[in-house]
Amino acid sequence: MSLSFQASLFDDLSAEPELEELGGSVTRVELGEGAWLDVRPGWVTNSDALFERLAQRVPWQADKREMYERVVEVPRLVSWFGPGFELPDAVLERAQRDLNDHYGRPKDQVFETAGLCFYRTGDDSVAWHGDRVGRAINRDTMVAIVSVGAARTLSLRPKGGGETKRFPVGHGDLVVMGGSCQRTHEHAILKTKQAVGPRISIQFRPYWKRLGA
Ligand SMILES: O=C(O)CCC(=O)C(=O)O
Ligand SMILES: [Fe+2]
Repeated sequence: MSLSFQASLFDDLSAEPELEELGGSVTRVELGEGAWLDVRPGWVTNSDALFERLAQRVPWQADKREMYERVVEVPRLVSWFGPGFELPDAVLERAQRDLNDHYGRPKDQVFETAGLCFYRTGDDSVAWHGDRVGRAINRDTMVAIVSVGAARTLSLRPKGGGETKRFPVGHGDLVVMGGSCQRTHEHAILKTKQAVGPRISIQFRPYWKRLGA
């Protein structure tokens, strides 16, 4: 698969990506029913090079899902790094460690895996869902998402019905879904008709299999 169309997206590919401090810079939004979202815009600096490296280095896959007796491609590219696997960039290793330091490694909520999504255009998306790590175990969990490339909107809504809240996630931003979020709420990156460039998201999660899920 050719990803060369990304090559001219960014200007400064020589600047090394870095992580800003987390302590004191994270804002918590209470979503109700014990769910929350932590927001930290601009956590990763010099994200251009991170986007480019991930676009080129990650073994992106076009996943397929069975749907109503048809097999369809999911509308995004994906890749998954299980516990103990080296992440595709050193700054992601640091990000996982900093997140675990910041949240203090609560029992069964240590970030161990990284899932990556590549949204090529506004037509790529992820439909409303709660992540398996929180649905299968009946306990609170955290899912941390780092975003690089074009800004997209993370939508969140209570499962039982209610207001949808929308959070823009841009180049270098961090959001963390926590508490009951995966059980009581659903989230999505909805398609957009606006002309948006490609976006890569990195989701750090506890390893659900280790939790007996
Ligand atoms: O790309 C994102 O920010 C969200 C992805 C997501 O919800 C998922 O892969 O479970
Ligand atoms: Fe998700």
